Amino acid sequence: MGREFVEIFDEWVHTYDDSVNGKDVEYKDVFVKYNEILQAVADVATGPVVEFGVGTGNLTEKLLSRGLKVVGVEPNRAMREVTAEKIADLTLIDGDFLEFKVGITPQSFVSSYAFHHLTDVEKARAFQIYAEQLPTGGKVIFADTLFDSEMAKQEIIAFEQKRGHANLVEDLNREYYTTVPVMEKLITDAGFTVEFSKMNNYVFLIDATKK
Ligand SMILES: C[S@@+](CC[C@H](N)C(=O)[O-])C[C@H]1O[C@@H](n2cnc3c(N)ncnc32)[C@H](O)[C@@H]1O
Repeated sequence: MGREFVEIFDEWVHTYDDSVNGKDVEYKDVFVKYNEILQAVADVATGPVVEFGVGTGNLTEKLLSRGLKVVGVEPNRAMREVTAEKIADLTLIDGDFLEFKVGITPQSFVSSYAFHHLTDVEKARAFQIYAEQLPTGGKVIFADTLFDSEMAKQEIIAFEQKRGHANLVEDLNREYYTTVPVMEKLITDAGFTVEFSKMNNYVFLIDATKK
């Protein structure tokens, strides 16, 4: 579910690590402090941990460095192949934010740069699923692009349009980037407390704890 953008990564897989390292001018601001952002997610996670939208495994490596048991969930086959090559003994399954059979009882769910692939209705459903599976005190730690308000989103899109970042503008209009208030409501409605920290001009750290 929420898999309508998966094929985009058949192409992007080849240059994705260049993008996160700032070599793609249009996405440079999105990936400012990329490694710090991933580290911030990894630092709060407790194991066993389920990671969604693993991509090329950059967050996975940080989770494993902390000695956490990780099950990766990634719907794109090319991404799974790249990550399996990088991290030989990782348990990595085909699945998505809403449908995943991980065979463990997770203490936390984590993700970076991926939750915007779900509509807001799907995001709410996802948090309800995580609430059912986590113990009290269990965590959902997601880093993703969010906007303070719909007006702030439109201002950034206009700014990127003006400086000629057509691919980024298309992405921001195509996918389901939401706002902090919308995200806060759907997370608290599912039975979590939540804190948001702004990490760069696009990305927030979402730190949710099951009540
Ligand atoms: C922008 S990449 C992020 C990769 C990595 N987490 C990172 O921080 O660099 C988004 C990833 O989410 C995956 N994805 C797309 N739709 C998804 C869904 N519905 N559920 C889980 N992952 C999804 C894509 O295949 C891709 O690997």
